[in-house]
Amino acid sequence: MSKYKLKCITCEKIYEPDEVEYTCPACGNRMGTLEVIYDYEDIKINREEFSKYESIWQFEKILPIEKDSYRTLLHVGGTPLYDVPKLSEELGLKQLIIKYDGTNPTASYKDRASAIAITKAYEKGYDTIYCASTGNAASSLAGLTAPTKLKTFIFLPASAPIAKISQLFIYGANVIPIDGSYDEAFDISMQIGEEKGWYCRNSAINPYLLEGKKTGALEIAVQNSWNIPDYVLVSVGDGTVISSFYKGFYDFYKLGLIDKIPKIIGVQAEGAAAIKRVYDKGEPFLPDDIETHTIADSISVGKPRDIIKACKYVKASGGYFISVSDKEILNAIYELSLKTGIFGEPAGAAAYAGLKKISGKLKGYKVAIVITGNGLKDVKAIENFVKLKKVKPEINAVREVIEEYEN
Ligand SMILES: Cc1ncc(COP(=O)(O)O)c(C=O)c1O
Ligand SMILES: N[C@@H](CCOP(=O)(O)O)C(=O)O
Repeated sequence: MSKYKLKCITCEKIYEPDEVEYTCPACGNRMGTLEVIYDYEDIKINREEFSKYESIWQFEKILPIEKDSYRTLLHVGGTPLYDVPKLSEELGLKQLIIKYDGTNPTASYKDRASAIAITKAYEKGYDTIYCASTGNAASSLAGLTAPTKLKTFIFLPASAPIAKISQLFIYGANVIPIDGSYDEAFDISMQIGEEKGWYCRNSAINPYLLEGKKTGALEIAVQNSWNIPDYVLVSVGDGTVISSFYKGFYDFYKLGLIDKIPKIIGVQAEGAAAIKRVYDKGEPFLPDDIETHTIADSISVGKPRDIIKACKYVKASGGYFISVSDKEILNAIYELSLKTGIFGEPAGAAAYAGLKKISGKLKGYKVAIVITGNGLKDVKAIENFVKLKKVKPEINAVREVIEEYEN
């Protein structure tokens, strides 16, 4: 008997894992994304079995995978959690902790999901796996499949940052650069993937991937010595990462390992705030489709596929969604780098931009922010901060420049 079941987020129908591959057949049209549910009574688990910097596989008792199936060669998860008391004090918080996932093997949060996707592809006997991506899911799938026998097909906007695209080629993926948006790449990927019978690594469709992503929340609990933050801020595109934070804390709560679930705050870019818009209108939460314009390519999503789950989970946590402008995001990248040394890509630093925006409301609370991607993934975004002025290779010319810096 399987250790988990799948439950539709829309109609709440429950399935055995072998009854359904991706979304709820009863709801159709990919409307019912599924959540993985466990029988918490059956799971014997305690705090002492976890350590602070182990990979995601230390959580295998609450991951929907089999005991002896494939585990990634590279060390996914166990990324740093930084306690930053000085910045916390500056913002008037009780504690500020920063989960930095730019140190994952391919430099983003997405490795947590790709790792599970690869394990499931092997368990299910697939030889090819595909995804639609803004660049991070893609590079993570490409990087983590590189040492495996799996063939990888990637659909992404040709306009994705060059560092992310370069990762794909260096890892030997089959790249389909679509001259269009992520939302278009997503629909095309689904059609081709279904035609070809490939395994789908699109987090909002494949229910197992969120379980990989939830390990970020589990790590916050373990690494902060079970001292659970009051608020967690995370950036939002399709809505899977934010849903995974709720799910991770929920699992630990149901297992009796923690005594509360933080309020989860979703940070969207002003030019791509589809989920915030729907959430603010209230229930029923219905899918949306908007035009997007933002420098934060990773969260430039007009048609968020996990919108229902994201809204329901955020509501259950007592949280909400906010939006930040591109200018606020850029300033956040710079300020966070300057004050902590953590250099996030725009979608990553958006969480800090969100914190700056609402820190007045969070005074006296313990807050965690999640920096989901490494700044080196998109250096073009910060070109205005790069003031490169050539200096003649002459000692006096160099002295002059140093003097300018010193004054
Ligand atoms: C760096 C980064 N941050 C945040 C997100 C947002 O995650 P989601 O689309 O699941 O909301 C993504 C990609 O999706 C991302 O690549
Ligand atoms: N912004 C994402 C989009 C898809 O990622 P997924 O993990 O939600 O499937 C990206 O990084 O490509």
